[in-house]
Amino acid sequence: MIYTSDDDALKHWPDQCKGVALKYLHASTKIAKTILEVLMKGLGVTMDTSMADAYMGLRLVNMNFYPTCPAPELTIGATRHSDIGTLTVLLQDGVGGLSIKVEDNGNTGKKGEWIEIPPIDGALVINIGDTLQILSNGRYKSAEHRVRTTSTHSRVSIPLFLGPRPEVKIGPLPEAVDKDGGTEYKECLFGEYKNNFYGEFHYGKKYPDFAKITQP
Ligand SMILES: O=C(O)CCC(=O)C(=O)O
Ligand SMILES: [Fe+2]
Repeated sequence: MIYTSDDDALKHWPDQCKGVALKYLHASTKIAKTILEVLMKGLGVTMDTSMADAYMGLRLVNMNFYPTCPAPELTIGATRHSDIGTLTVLLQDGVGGLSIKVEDNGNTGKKGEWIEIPPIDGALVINIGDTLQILSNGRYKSAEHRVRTTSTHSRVSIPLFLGPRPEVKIGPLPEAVDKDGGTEYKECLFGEYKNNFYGEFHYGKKYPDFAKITQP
């Protein structure tokens, strides 16, 4: 497995925190790989080493700090967005503030609503990213999420982003296309996708449209 080196994945981390961050990186990478294997199986795809390397080869651990804010209703902690990689593993502290938009109402009757993802002691949040949405031909939807601040507690969250390297092509996997009888997205380089994302103000979940096949 040729993941980004631990040092690259932890490049923003000060030396004194690297030991604990490294443990988090290793454990979370393992969890993400197992989850991706299961999700791929659901598409009829057996994930081999080259596939894990292609779609999770790039790893980055960030630390987000949200200071207290005297007027939380007037500010945004993190604006609504979806993560662009394949999977994100997120460790949040006990403060709360993360919410996701329900895209598919299923049986919940909550389509379009924002629901809180309360912190659960010992639990990690797993986000599907745009890359997995595209690979699965839209079957697995990336989660649109946002973070609010509070006036009483600052908050820390630690996401591990796993995605492709810029030179990797992303497009619907043949097994997903066969199942669906057609393709929703065109192939593009992850680097192109990323440049489009970072070239604009991040807002909402319009980014997968970059790879969407539009009808003539
Ligand atoms: O702080 C959080 O809970 C989420 C952070 C986030 O969405 C991100 O870093 O992409
Ligand atoms: Fe995010």
